[in-house]
Amino acid sequence: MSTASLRSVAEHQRHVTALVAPAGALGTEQVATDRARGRVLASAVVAPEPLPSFDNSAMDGYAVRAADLASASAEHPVRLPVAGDLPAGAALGRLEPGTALRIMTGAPVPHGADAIVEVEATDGGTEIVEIRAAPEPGRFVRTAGSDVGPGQEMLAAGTVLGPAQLGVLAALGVAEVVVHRRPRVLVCSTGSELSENPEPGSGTIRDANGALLAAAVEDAGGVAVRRLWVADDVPAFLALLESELAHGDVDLVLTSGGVSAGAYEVVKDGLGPRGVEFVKVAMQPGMPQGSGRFAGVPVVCLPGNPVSALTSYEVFVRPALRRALGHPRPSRPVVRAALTEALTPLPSKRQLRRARLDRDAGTVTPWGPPGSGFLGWFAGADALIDLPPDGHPLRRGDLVDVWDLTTG
Ligand SMILES: Nc1nc2c(c(=O)[nH]1)N[C@H]1C(S)=C(S)[C@@H](COP(=O)(O)OP(=O)(O)OC[C@H]3O[C@@H](n4cnc5c(N)ncnc54)[C@H](O)[C@@H]3O)O[C@H]1N2
Ligand code: MOO
Repeated sequence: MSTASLRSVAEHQRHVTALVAPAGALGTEQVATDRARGRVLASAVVAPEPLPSFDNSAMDGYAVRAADLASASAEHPVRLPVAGDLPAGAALGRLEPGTALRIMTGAPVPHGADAIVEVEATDGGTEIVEIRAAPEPGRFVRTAGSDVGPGQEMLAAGTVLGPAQLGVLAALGVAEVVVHRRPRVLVCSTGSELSENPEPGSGTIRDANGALLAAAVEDAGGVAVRRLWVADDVPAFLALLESELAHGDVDLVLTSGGVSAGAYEVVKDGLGPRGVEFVKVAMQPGMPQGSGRFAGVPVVCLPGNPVSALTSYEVFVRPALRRALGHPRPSRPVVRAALTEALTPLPSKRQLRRARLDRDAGTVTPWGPPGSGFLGWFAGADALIDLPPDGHPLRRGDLVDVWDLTTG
């Protein structure tokens, strides 16, 4: 196949996204907030009550009336009798004019008080306190609703629920949230060489793709519902897919292997005649690709070399899954970094080279050879250098686009 007939990466990304993530395809579900970490809100959360819900002290000190202390200074302190203590959790108290109440951070500001004097501006007295500063009314008072107003849209639809978001939901007593449903993915490895217990040197190998693709799906926020393996046997492959999809619990099938030009291409031979499209994409690794539907369910067919399978997943599947999830950041963040060694882009193909990114130095080092058989090297990498096709040879120090695989 001439390079002119290769499909561009961007075009295949559009195909896979249209297949996997048509808007609203997956629907929403209500989940317990304490099980919602990492989920994406499908509906906004409106604050059911204000935060804080009562005026409270921002400091350990004394609740006072500012007017009683108008003349207080370091040279002319004002002495007030201490009428009692208000620890955090205390019931709402009352401050009589001309007195102070010892108050702790978070305790309700008593009726009659309008300011807090921090203990450092006093002598710390427990019977009588000497106060050396004149507070403005409102000083160190956290007023009700000053953080979150009642009825305020607290978290917008599309928010990813992380620690701060889950914290505020807990503070507000929001026990359930409406989130986008997680895409359920069936991961299917193919190849008669795969074995649970291969004899070293026997020609058989363990299934790496099932493990890496299932992990990648979960990592993106999806659910790897089942992991299967099937030999290079077209009727067995089709029968397995049919029986698995009959459960009705799969949103996407991800296959690996059996898509190139050999004599035993189980995926291509099985799904090609049934409407799944097999193409070559102008990319290295990950040139042979397939996408379409089987039994009405989207199927994305990745190449078998493990580096190709994982790189293709990153380029085509992960962004589509994240879009299906309603995620606000479907793509990995791309940073510019300086090469630590020379690299020459490929003619006519976009190349994604495994690499190590030094975020402090702003540099990136290619990690391992470009071939798609080096999964061990991939395991030591944390980034992909994205080289457009047909570029000039790059020298050490030249800036390149880098996908940061540790965030997103
Ligand atoms: N004549 C040609 N040969 C090949 C071409 C081509 O265009 N013409 N393309 C090459 C490229 S590029 C790739 S990528 C691979 C893709 O091949 P397949 O998707 O058909 O994958 P397989 O042949 O089944 O396997 C390739 C390789 O990966 C190993 N493998 C497969 N599945 C797993 C797994 N689950 N875990 C671990 N390793 C796996 C398999 O044993 C092979 O070594 O084709 C090139 N050939
Ligand atoms: O396209 Mo294949 O993925 O290079 O080895």
